[in-house]
Amino acid sequence: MAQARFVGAIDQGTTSTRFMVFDHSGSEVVRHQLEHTQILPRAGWVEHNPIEIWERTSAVVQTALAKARLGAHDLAAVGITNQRETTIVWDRRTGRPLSSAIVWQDTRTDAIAAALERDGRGDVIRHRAGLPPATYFSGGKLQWILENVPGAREAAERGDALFGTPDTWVLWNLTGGPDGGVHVTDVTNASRTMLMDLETLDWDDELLGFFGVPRAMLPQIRESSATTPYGLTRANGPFGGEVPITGILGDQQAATVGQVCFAPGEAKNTYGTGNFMLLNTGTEIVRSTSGLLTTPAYQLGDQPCVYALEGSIAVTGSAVQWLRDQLGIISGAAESEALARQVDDNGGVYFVPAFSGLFAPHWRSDARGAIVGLSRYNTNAHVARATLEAICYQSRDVIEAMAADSGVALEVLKVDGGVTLNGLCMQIQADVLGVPVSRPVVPETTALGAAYAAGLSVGYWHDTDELRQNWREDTRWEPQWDEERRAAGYAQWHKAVQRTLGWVEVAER
Ligand SMILES: Nc1ncnc2c1ncn2[C@@H]1O[C@H](COP(=O)(O)OP(=O)(O)O)[C@@H](O)[C@H]1O
Ligand SMILES: O=P(O)(O)OC[C@H](O)CO
Repeated sequence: MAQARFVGAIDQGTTSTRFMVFDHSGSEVVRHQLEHTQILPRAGWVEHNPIEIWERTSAVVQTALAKARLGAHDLAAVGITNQRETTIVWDRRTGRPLSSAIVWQDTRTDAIAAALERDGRGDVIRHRAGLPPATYFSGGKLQWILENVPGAREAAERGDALFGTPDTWVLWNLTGGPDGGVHVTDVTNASRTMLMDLETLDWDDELLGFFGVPRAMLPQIRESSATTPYGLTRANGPFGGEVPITGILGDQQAATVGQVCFAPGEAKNTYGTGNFMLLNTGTEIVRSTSGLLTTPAYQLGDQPCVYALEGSIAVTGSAVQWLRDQLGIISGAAESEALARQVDDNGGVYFVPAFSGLFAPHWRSDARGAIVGLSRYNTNAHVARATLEAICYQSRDVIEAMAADSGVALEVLKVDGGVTLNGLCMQIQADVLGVPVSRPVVPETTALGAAYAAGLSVGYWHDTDELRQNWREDTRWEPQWDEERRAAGYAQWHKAVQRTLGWVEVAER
């Protein structure tokens, strides 16, 4: 049989789902993308409808394949990448979700997270799972469903309820759903639950006990680039034939692979709804003392797991959406650049978009957003500029923490994601950091990384050296500010962050 010409990747993200097809050079052949509903039932709650997510996944696959006149036989393999931590529980007999998906941004579990700090459980989680107890991760969300959705705990204990992050949900449905669906996740996704031991790469009974989670509802944890396929797409599903599914990676880890950060010391920063910076630390587990996460970066086939330090920032591109949707001062995200360019500096205004508290390196769920330093002189343009600066200052906070933990000083920052279309923002990033910022030709590094993981598994690509050949720089921004301006701006940013801390009380449990 002739070798299939392409590799596909499903990217199930926070705001949309896309399916992309890549050729051997890593170039895009076709894509289709659909948004899904953001359900915001009350302050701090963010939900998705898992059925809508599955329907949109099916639709983007079918439409993209039809656009390029491709069929299942054209694809050597398919990879899945996904928004991480978002928690779905469903009935294995019917495929019906027991509740809405609780999204990573949702803060309803703040009391659960705060309670974990008591009795030393927080330190156990920090050491074993590499994560600070926070609303962000799946364990507390799963506990909340088991405690609050009628019948959920009984179904879980009977073995009828299954848990998964979106990778697992999509894989289960692609491989047959109630009719033999495969219940699997990979190390990168499993590591975001607070339930997995970073060293054994398996679920940990003591951690399961902290959250009251029955093991029977958890997926099998596999490598990110499969030694043998996780499963085959069903012929009666969106691919219309059987394609091996051989790559699974959380979206930020996938972007790390897509940016070919395969050597210790290599890092990437993805600018989407939030920002996520990952620094490859090799096969060594580096435990952060500066507010970063320790997380698997990828596990390729039967090779040892490669780890990363991660700085997760909850609100970056979504602050630009907030200017558009809530303040109405721009009509589209791209307009933030033109508006901010009307002024030469921030006019003293600093915006700390702590809408979901502050993630790395602060981990303060009691923080809330603030715009400070306003005087009558300020305009919408200063607020737009402060929004772009906030994206860059938050990234600097994370990069400083990485330097403290790893001793690695960045020489260049590799970037990707929607916000990197904003040239002013990327210039400010170089200015704020004092290091160049570099964006690759293929900006869709997340889908590309999942395709790479899938393609490596089936021999479509031979090794990571071959993938490195595909990476090319598109644009580079050099720092322009002098050291004095850089230091003064950063000092003011820190003052602004201090103003947001302790703003709300976290309920006792
Ligand atoms: N030109 C732009 N300037 C600033 N922000 C932008 C621009 N274009 C897109 N964005 C922001 O990028 C985000 C979308 O990027 P994307 O990588 O698709 O994110 P995600 O994968 O998180 O959905 C949105 O939050 C949007 O506000
Ligand atoms: O879907 P994105 O790109 O917003 O990424 C979300 C992250 O995976 C959350 O941890």
